[in-house]
Amino acid sequence: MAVNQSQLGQMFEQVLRLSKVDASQSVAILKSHYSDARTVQAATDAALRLGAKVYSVELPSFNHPTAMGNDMTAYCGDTALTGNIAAQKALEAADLIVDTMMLLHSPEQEQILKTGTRILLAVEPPEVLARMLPTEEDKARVMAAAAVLEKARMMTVKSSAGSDFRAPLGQYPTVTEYGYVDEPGRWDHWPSGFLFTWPNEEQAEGVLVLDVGDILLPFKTYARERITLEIEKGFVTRIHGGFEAEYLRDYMAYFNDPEVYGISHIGWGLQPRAQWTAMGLHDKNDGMCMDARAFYGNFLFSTGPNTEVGGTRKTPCHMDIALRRCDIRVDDLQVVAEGEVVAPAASRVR
Ligand SMILES: O=c1ccc(O)c[nH]1
Ligand SMILES: [Fe+2]
Repeated sequence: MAVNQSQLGQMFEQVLRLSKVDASQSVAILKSHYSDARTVQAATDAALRLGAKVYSVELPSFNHPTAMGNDMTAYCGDTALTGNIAAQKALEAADLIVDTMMLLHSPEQEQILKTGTRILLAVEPPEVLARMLPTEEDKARVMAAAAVLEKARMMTVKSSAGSDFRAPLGQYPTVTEYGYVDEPGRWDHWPSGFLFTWPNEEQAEGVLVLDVGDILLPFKTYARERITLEIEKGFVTRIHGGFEAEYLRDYMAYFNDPEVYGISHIGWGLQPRAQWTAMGLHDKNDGMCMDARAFYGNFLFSTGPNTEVGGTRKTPCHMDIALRRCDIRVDDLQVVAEGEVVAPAASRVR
């Protein structure tokens, strides 16, 4: 289906209003040549309608010679902004940045947020933005779950496929994603609806078994056979199974960087409008497939960078892996049972 420009503009107006954009605000539209022109125009028009002072920052795109594929999460850390101090200053001057080119997992994003500037990432196709238009109910549910995760000292994940993973917590903050940026210094991603944190450095242990149907990003594949990851002292030490395990091993080894095996963010999905099946209906280059990261009841874990929470692991390889049908416990509270959100009650959809 196709979203028309008027609808896209109205949606941006709703999201920017939720993000507290008004006549007192300055809004920068960050873009590059590959940004979706419809999104850039809709964000600009909406910010103007809300009375904000709007400007654009266009950056020549950045390509690292070792980057493969077009998914913007496939090569993290260095971006078109890296080293461009003047452009960064122009962005830090804004109250809010609509990021249509992807700064996520870059140190520059953290530096900009520290100035109090808000950043809203919006790089998914308009039809996906429309299907997961953020609501205050989404925020309330994600924040209810965050109230539990923030206090937790341990996350455990088990599954009938054989996962048995333990991650001591407390060293890093909880990160919420509900689709709009209503607090100074907040980053968020429209579309989203999930939460996560990082394990304490070098303490995650156990086994994660990717079962048939689990999703590997940025490959944008549904696993067709089991892949077993062994985790010791916070790092993936073995990846075994059949062809798909070999593919994952080869891909991660390509970066020739031991830090790619570090466990990155771990959490669970709370977005009922995100669908496990959606990835199968999109081309690989349509976007970064937020359906996979946000679908209700998933266990989302990842490997590689931890710069988002002030860590030093700035490695370009970032795997986001979404598992179905897991049991997730946060301390003694089971939050997900076989892929169904069970607690806290305020995080569940009615
Ligand atoms: O919204 C996102 C997107 C990618 C990612 O790695 C985390 N959160
Ligand atoms: Fe990720």
